[in-house]
Amino acid sequence: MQNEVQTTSLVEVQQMVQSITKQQGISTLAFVGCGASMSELYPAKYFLEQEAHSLRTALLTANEFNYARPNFADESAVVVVASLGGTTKESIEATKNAHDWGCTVVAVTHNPDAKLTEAADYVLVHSFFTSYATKAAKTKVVLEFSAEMLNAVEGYDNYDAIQTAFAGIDDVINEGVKSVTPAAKEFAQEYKDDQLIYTISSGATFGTAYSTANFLFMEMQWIASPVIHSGEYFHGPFEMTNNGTPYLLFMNDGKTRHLDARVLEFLQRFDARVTVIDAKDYGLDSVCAPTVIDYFNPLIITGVMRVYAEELAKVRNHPLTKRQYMWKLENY
Ligand SMILES: N[C@@H]1[C@@H](O)[C@H](O)[C@@H](COP(=O)(O)O)O[C@@H]1O
Repeated sequence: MQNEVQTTSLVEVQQMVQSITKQQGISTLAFVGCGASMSELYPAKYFLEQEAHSLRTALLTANEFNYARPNFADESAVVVVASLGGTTKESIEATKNAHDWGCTVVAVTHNPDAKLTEAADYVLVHSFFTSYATKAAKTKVVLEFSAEMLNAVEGYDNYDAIQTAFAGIDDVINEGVKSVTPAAKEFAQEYKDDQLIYTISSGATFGTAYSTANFLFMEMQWIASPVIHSGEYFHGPFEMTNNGTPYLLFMNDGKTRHLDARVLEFLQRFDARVTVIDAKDYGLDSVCAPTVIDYFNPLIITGVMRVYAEELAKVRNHPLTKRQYMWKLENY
């Protein structure tokens, strides 16, 4: 196990937000990153889209931010740039651009000494290696930061409920994953020879579907995986559903559950092969009130999906660290 870092505490997040919001006129809280780090910011963007009345939000892959400067990127914006290792060049560039354009820059990383932090005004440090809950630690600390920002800038009615959820979610994840291995092994056996798996979800968990498809399946297992929004499935992609077509469906416990359940019903009706990871199976509602539960689905599903990916990697004899290009080619 790798050494873990001293992570930023909630009190430190609160102090940071107090300091940032001394400045009047903050109108945007934007999120930038690459790959898994970008998709792990999706729940914070979703949270703000749902809850904010006036605070604007955006989520961009770093080079789009770098090459197509959005008009919001000025003194009125707080730009959060995340990179697990803190060495991804497009993300480092984004911190520099954001700084040069006058934004307040918050770097989010596992490595506080990394280059990513050089142009940052503030740094949020998160763990990653010590438990399944830490696989969602980046998402959690950025959500904490976003809830504090929203509360400070325009007020947030469900602030107390979200604090209760933050306090309990890590235990829910670490407890939840204890019972997952048999189902994960079954999934691994069932899908080990598939060259394509459709990955579907909705709400805040759409970002987890995106990261599962792009990074766990395509990058780390070399299995093609189109990612589909549960609401969009019925507007095109369902034409690909046939007897035996392989799907992975993340079901939310929250407002968009209906969208996911409708997909499941259709998949079963046409005898597709579907594995469901359902947030309701892990007692999310024991710590999350209905007003905030939507934002915590991605955290539990990220922890559980990691076990599924590890089992798949074992059965396929294809380690999650195996690459053909990444870390092998210098120029691209
Ligand atoms: N292949 C990796 C991805 O798996 C990773 O998500 C991304 C961002 O890495 P980091 O979070 O360290 O910036 O970099 C590479 O593209």
